[in-house]
Amino acid sequence: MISMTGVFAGYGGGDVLQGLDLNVAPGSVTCIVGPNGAGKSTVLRTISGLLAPRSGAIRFGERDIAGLHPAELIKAGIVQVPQKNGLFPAMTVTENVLLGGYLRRREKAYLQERLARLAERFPIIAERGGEPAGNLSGGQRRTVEFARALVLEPAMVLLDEPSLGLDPRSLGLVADTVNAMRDSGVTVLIVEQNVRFGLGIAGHGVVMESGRVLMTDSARTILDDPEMGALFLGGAL
Ligand SMILES: Nc1ncnc2c1ncn2[C@@H]1O[C@H](COP(=O)(O)OP(=O)(O)OP(=O)(O)O)[C@@H](O)[C@H]1O
Repeated sequence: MISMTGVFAGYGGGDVLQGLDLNVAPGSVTCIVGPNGAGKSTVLRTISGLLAPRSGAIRFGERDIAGLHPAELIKAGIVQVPQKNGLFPAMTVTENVLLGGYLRRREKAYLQERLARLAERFPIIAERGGEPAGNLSGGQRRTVEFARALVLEPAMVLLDEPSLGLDPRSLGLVADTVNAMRDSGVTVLIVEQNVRFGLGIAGHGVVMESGRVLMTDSARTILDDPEMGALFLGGAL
């Protein structure tokens, strides 16, 4: 689905990604873990076009997508859910969801159909659609962010720290939503500080350190590897 080869990227003060090689299989849920500053979020930003790579190749299926504008990547089927503050609190829940369809905003019938489908999967839209998004709990807001990402039926969703700031019950909602995405054929790439949670909902795991991929394996194998816990995950396991 996504294949990154020898990618260098950064923010001006030097490269954060140092020749990164990464493959994400179609239909998989893959979670990237690693110490603070390893470049995990930078990988997502490079795929979704928020950051252009300085060199290297990024392929999405057969297509070379390195350096494309985020809007072109959304059209190609890649959507990123940002780490936090993703909703406009004064706008209604429904308005926030529909922002995810901005690129097809003139296709009213299509968007209404998508909204109806998403309201079936995410009851919060049907129940609280007319309320300001600012009224929702953290877990409910995260659910609305996911619904918004799915409006244009993406092939791939990038989730940056979906567990951030959530209580245990909301974490369950996030896990259910990720499972539902996978079941509907969406490829999911997650970055998580909460290693246990992230690898727990993923099939595949990727360990990063200093802008490179150190290890890829099944999420279970990484979770069970005592060396990984001691060396890279700061005892977070
Ligand atoms: N917008 C930015 N401008 C300048 N430097 C940045 C920016 N975003 C991240 N960095 C730097 O890039 C490096 C990697 O950041 P990144 O967010 O990708 O790491 P991470 O592995 O996701 O870590 P964390 O879990 O702490 O977010 C860090 O040293 C960080 O300070």
